[in-house]
Amino acid sequence: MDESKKDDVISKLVQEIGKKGEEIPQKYMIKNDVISPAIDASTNLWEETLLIDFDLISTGSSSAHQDELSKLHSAFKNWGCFQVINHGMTSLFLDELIDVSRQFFALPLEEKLMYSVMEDVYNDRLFLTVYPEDQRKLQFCPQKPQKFSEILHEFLLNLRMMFEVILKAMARSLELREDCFLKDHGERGLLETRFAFYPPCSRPDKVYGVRPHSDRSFVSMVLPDKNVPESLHILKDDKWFYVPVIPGALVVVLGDLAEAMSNGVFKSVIHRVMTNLERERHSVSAFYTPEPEDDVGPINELISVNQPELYKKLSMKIYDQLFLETFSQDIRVLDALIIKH
Ligand SMILES: O=C(O)CCC(=O)C(=O)O
Ligand SMILES: [Fe+2]
Repeated sequence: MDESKKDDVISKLVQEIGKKGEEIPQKYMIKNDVISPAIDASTNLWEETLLIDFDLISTGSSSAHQDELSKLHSAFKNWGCFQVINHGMTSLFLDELIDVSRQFFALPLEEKLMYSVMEDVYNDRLFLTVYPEDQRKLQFCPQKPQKFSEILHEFLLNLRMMFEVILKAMARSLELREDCFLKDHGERGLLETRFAFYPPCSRPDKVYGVRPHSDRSFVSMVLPDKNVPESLHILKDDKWFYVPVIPGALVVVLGDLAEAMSNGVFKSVIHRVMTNLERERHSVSAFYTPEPEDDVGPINELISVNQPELYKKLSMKIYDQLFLETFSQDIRVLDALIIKH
């Protein structure tokens, strides 16, 4: 990387702004607005309604299995999100994952510049496309810290299995063929992971870590940082709710594509990440999207006289273009897809 390009990249890293205690550039600040506070949901909401046992949705025909599928269905219908436990990755392993991310972002700038991606958001990111394997760019898997690739590999194997089980459970809970989101829609679906670093921020009242948005994906998973537990919020009925950090759990987020493909039965969730005055935050996210050649839109079986087609069908390529256009105008892509009857 030549020197002027390097300077340009460095100037865009928010970790540099955070470190130098510099005044935060206007582009990160929210305009003419205040960030509305979040509230705690009732204590048993997350424990009883929005906590899914992965073991129970994986297999079987027992009544406990059916109950868990109904729970998943109502969580995605009413909240667009739940937390999942018993997925086979231990709390210790998840801590290690956050830890390698922390170590990666603590490397000298020189060592990580080629991997990081910067956008006009108050976090620095490392993106890795991991499935299908022929799209994996191994040279982009950081060599440091040494444990990174080993931990990432184990994480990926678990993630792939988890997305498969969750997608099948979603289909079954909608009384569809269990591989309808998998086989017909993306045998070669894309699985991307993202390591994000949110440095401390001198103006948490004015700067979002990630502004309110719903995900472009079909389903996403987030491993939040337990050291900064009050950072991730979800919106429901015009109120912001904290997403509590539950030891060993991953947060499963329904994306816009799943809302469209379920013909509006499931709702994608608007969420945001706050910045923190003193503490840095790390998160690891994974995003599943159908393959680029695929068509997306409501599944035929979910269209009926009582439930007419809510969203347009289009190719993933057009969806992505539309997503970028609408995102830059702060419009939800789903609003651009609505069919007016
Ligand atoms: O970092 C997080 O906790 C979630 C980030 C997120 O929602 C996103 O980037 O889509
Ligand atoms: Fe998100």
